[in-house]
Amino acid sequence: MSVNVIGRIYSRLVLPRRFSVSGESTMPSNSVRVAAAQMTSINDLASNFATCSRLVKEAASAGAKLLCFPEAFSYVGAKDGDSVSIAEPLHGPLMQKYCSLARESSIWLSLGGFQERGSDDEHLCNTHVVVDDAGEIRSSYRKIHLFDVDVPGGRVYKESKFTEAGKDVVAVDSPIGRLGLTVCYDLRFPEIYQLLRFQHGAQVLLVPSAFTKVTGEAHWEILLRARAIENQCYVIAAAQAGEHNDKRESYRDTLIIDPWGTVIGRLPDRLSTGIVVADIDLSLVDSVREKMPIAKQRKPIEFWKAASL
Ligand SMILES: O=C(O)CNC(=O)[C@H](CS)NC(=O)CCC(=O)C(=O)O
Repeated sequence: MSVNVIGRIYSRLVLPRRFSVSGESTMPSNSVRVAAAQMTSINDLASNFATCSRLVKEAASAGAKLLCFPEAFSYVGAKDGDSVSIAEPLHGPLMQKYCSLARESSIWLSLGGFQERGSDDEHLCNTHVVVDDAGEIRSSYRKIHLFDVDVPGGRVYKESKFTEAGKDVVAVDSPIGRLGLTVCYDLRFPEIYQLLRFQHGAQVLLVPSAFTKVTGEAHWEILLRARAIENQCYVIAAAQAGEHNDKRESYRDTLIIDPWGTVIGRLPDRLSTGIVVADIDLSLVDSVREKMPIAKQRKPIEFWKAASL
């Protein structure tokens, strides 16, 4: 039996069920709809904005309260350093345009991996911005783990050459629950997710990404489902997809995963650009946590320090 099937059976047996009066399957009353976008951003701000604008309207018509975009939604440079030249302050005109999209469609946006101007002309911050449905910036998180990696069979990446690393772990309340903000390569560092869940009370972990094709094929879904399972959180992972230019290709597979680790939303394989929607039910978070109380059972860091003496 597949893990998915076991997950579904578990959900049926153990987790609260809701029925509509008519007996039809409708959205449970305390669920909130979310959407995650997939796209192939290029080195053209206006063209990426047009795509985002279309996807915001689609998500709003589908009844989503939050739409999550992938890392580098507004721009992917054709060569190293291009992104620095288009970087803007958080409250600059480009982010204001995205805030207007949120306001016009009355929808929250997770804008993962915005090129925020850094402390000098050679650097930017890779910033995940959350905007509310009135178009106000509610929160921002600067990517902590930078992608300095020699991808086996791929290129050498050195994100730190033009990016300043963030220092703060950030969570923010939203209509779909308390969001834990991360970006892409952070996914490989479970500590930040544990802090988000166990110290900052996150219920939904956001992982906007532009994974490489090689590493995505090997690790993407497994890492995302592990983060959902071990932290008993929903995970929303919006992905860049396909060829951005002749040197750069991203893995695809935008995913929404529930706190039991079941994939509840996935863009059809053939689509590069589009949205996937799913319904988030925070009572599922509560019930998974109640029945498997790892928050109480986990050992504090002092235990591990003593254990390794
Ligand atoms: O630079 C941009 O335009 C957007 N940013 C990215 O693409 C970033 C930094 S180069 N990519 C990753 O973090 C990939 C992680 C990854 O693929 C893995 O962990 O396997």
